[in-house]
Amino acid sequence: MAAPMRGMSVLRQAFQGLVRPAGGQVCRQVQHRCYSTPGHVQVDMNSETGVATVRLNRPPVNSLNLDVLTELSIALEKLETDKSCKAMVLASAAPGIFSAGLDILEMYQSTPERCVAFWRALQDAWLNLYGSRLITMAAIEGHSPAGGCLLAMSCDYRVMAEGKFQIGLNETKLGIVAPFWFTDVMLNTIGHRETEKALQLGALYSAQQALSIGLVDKVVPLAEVMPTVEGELKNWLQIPAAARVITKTSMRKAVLDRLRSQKEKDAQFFADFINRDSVQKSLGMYIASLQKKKN
Ligand SMILES: CCCCCCCCC/C=C/C(=O)SCCNC(=O)CCNC(=O)[C@H](O)C(C)(C)COP(=O)(O)OP(=O)(O)OC[C@H]1O[C@@H](n2cnc3c(N)ncnc32)[C@H](O)[C@@H]1OP(=O)(O)O
Repeated sequence: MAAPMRGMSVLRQAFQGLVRPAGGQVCRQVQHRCYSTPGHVQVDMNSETGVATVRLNRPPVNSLNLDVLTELSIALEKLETDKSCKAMVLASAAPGIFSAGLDILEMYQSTPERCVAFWRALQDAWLNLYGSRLITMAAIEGHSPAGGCLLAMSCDYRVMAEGKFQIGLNETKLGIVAPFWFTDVMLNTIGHRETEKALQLGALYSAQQALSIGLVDKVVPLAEVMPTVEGELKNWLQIPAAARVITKTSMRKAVLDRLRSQKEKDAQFFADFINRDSVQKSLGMYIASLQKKKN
């Protein structure tokens, strides 16, 4: 695995405009600031509109490992404190995929220390996203299982491409359990009855099914996803920001506080749970099934 701290500090400095990262570029044009780094999260800030596009960029499937989650957290923190930034579109640079969710290899045959670090990075990324003052929209241009679905649900609005792509919290199919805060976000999105069914079954929905239960807000052809997000953003940007932010904060506070108050306990619980023999066995079988699919 790559050394996350080294990559992180280069990224942080790049965001602060201190260095030009090796192999990457920091371009400052009149209307766009692109923070392009050798890392896995691309940020393109349009200074004219105040809209940042954040693209996950870890091909082939944007699985979320420690590095990606750390970079995502830093990117979100940076945008949060950028006064010119009003909105953020979360998208993917990898065709056909939004995100395959957590990197299963971070959970399989890992050390307890690495598990805790990985989980803290996920917690922080999620707290930054779900608790953001920005208008946040997910442009779901591909598959979005598990952690991918969590990221999408944590935005204010979701537009998904029609077709073969699937979205949902499928954890039970891997023999693992969606943590309470994944559940809370889904409850806030689609309600109790649908969440109960979705989580027990580990259901993955087509875009149309997701639309019918309110898991996404709009379904359009792939090429229309970004234009649709941009069109919807125009409506949201017209609302007085302070009133919108207070409303969002008050509606999300209880769920955010629930995790904030027990972050360490939650991380330790994850590390203990994931290292159980039965869970490791299930994950091993799931990884084998993904590989077999190819042969
Ligand atoms: C009580 C509470 C306590 C806490 C309990 C614990 C809670 C944990 C919560 C967990 C949350 C999660 O997100 S768990 C992650 C769940 N994610 C998934 O189930 C998605 C699995 N992936 C897929 O279904 C597919 O890959 C899909 C995304 C549709 C894309 O299909 P494609 O045909 O395009 O691509 P594939 O050929 O399958 O994949 C390309 C390569 O990427 C790999 N790959 C795919 N998904 C991957 C992933 N998530 N992590 C790592 N690697 C992955 C494949 O093995 C391939 O590797 P090579 O063969 O080497 O090329």
